[in-house]
Amino acid sequence: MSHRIIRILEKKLSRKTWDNWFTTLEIKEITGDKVIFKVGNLFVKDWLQSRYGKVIHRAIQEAIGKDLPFEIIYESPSKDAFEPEEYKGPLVKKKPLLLSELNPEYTFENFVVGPENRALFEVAQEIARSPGKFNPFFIYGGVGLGKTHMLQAIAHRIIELYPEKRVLYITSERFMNDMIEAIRGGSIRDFREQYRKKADVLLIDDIQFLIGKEGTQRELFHTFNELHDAGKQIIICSDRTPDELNGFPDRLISRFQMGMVMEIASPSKETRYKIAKRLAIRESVELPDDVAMELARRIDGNLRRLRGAIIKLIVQSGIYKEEIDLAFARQIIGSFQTDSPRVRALTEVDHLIKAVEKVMGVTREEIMGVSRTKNVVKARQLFIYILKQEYGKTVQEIAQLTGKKHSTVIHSIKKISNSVLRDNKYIKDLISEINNTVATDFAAS
Ligand SMILES: Nc1ncnc2c1ncn2[C@@H]1O[C@H](COP(=O)(O)OP(=O)(O)OP(=O)(O)O)[C@@H](O)[C@H]1O
Repeated sequence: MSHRIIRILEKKLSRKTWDNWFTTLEIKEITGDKVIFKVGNLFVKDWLQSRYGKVIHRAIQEAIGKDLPFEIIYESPSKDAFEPEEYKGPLVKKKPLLLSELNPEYTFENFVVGPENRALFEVAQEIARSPGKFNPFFIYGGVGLGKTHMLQAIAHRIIELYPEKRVLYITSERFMNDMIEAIRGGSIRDFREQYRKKADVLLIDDIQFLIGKEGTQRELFHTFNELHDAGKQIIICSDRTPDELNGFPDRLISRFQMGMVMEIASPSKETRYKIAKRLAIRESVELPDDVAMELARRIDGNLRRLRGAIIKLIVQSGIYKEEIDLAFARQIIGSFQTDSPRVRALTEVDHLIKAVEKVMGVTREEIMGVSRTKNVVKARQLFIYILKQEYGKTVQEIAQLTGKKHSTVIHSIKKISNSVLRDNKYIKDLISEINNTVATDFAAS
């Protein structure tokens, strides 16, 4: 029988909150001056402390009539607690159903966790232990930060724990191609059967690829609903948040938002150092500490670039029979070193800035500056709108690139979008003229 505090808590909370967060909470000890709870998950511990402190306090007061402080401690669960449920179906083991092979290296064991992504890592593991619990699970973040790795790590773990579950990992591009092929070949029923009926867990990589692909979005919406209604776990990753998935129907976006949405953050220098070491070990090489530190210091965010540098280092050292030391590493790193993200991003959109300057008769400094002159403000708003619409930049990226606040970026996008929606010919002509100028300049360069 659970303790009275726990029973009172259960009454005070909604079913969903209880099921999501409180089912593993137990009383460890009640001393004269403190109540000590324990949970088996670090993330849940932090979450309960930060979000539910007040209600836990009230439950303690009601249960024992005293206003005692409490503490939640993390206690690693015994292995048995997470043993997968015994499979009650036919004894023939179904082979995990995979449309694309998983990369055997993309496991939780190979994922280096820094403080930036600890919460994400905990939740991802929890999802693999209890598929269907946080549904859907939506991971978003910048290029090369480990989204695919994380997605596949969850898939690997689910297959390990629940070999009977049919796990489908696909890129959204693959989903679309399969759908088109099925329509052409008259086998759309089979396609739907495959995705909607056979999958127990569906993992979709790079969902942003479906921006502008309305037919596929519609199909995905039905697939999503059917799986979700049946309690099947859906895990999605994207380079932007659900509400930045421009052109996705609102109903699909709100479905994505109803589960757990988490960001995969750019690793700090310390974490990059550990990742560098781990990436080298994946190639059976031990990197000297100073080399790993140099890599971490000079190659920022995108971990694919970091991996590229390490592979090059290993290959070149083999070819030239050089030892991997700091001097040798410095030569190689040069070609992978990056400018600051802002400088890089600005270079990438240089053609656009020039086109806005030309069409609107303003200068780059004015676009990036704070002038409130009507024409400059319009030019700035158009620049921001096109970055979003044509270059697929997220609000966050635009804010970083222009040095403007998020709210300013959002306001600019809304302002121009509304004009476009109201069929404002003046604005629409300006947008086409800017886009045409970019295309012409680009072709000429
Ligand atoms: N935390 C980490 N620990 C160890 N390796 C990592 C980590 N994060 C990423 N990597 C490695 O970095 C490389 C790039 O990661 P991945 O392809 O998963 O990024 P991504 O976010 O999916 O990229 P994209 O935005 O292009 O889809 C992979 O080799 C991956 O194993």
